[in-house]
Amino acid sequence: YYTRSIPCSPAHCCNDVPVSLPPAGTQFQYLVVEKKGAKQNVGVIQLNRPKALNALCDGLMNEMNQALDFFEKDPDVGAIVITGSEKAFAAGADIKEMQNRTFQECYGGSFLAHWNRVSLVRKPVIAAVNGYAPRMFLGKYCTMVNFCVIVSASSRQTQMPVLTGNCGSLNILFMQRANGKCLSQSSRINSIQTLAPSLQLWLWSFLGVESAYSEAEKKKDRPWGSEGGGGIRAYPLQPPAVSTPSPLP
Ligand SMILES: CC(C)=CC(=O)SCCNC(=O)CCNC(=O)[C@H](O)C(C)(C)COP(=O)(O)OP(=O)(O)OC[C@H]1O[C@@H](n2cnc3c(N)ncnc32)[C@H](O)[C@@H]1OP(=O)(O)O
Repeated sequence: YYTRSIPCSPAHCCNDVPVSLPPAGTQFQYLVVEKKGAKQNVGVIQLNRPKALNALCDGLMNEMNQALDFFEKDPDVGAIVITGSEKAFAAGADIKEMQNRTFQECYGGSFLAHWNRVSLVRKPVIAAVNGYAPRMFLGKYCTMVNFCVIVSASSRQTQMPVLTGNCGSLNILFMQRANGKCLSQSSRINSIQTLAPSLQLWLWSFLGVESAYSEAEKKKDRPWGSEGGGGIRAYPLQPPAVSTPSPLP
């Protein structure tokens, strides 16, 4: 549910359009939406579809957009956190929902167009990732996480990011507390260079990075993230050049 302690001030409304905050007690079927923090200034959106491991069905994504609208327009909210459960951040797109869709339906119906909303939010959006997040960093149709400004992944994350292209917003990948096990699965990262065309910045604060980067890979001295580079190490201070930087929005 969403609780609103202070009504929106029209002075803060975007384009002077009246803000339509949800009435207190608004129910979400697939989300828990609330404001947290001592100042109640963090908008928290928790995916709440446990039986399907938070698979991103249409209903969930529509609610997500609604919640993002609320928080973006709420002058009290300074940042938004999207999170899942301990077992799963999200199991990616809802494959049951997708399986019978035809090409015509997808193409003509702008399939997944509404997933972009999160990248357009004019407040920092942080993905706090735990548990399963398959394909969450998939390229063109990247799942929600890829649109977030900051990704904070805990040691429970079972799949390392595959970060490819089309990230509209500034991304700061903040992997924290990652252990050797999950780092050693990170060889799928192969095109991190294309991440965040506008600005590339990664903060790596995890432990055991060097130890997880195999001696063999070190000898090859491939820049981490290079094609087929595999392994992992602390990201060099100088991020790789971006071939085609996009202008800032
Ligand atoms: C963005 C676009 C266009 C595409 C993508 O996102 S591609 C990625 C799509 N996601 C997947 O392929 C992941 C599919 N799920 C799994 O591989 C597994 O569920 C798992 C590895 C994440 C977890 O396995 P586990 O054995 O722990 O759990 P399950 O018994 O398999 O699942 C529990 C429950 O959740 C339903 N489920 C899981 N993932 C999805 C999904 N993506 N869409 C819809 N439903 C999903 C699963 O069917 C099961 O429910 P039922 O027992 O009722 O069938």
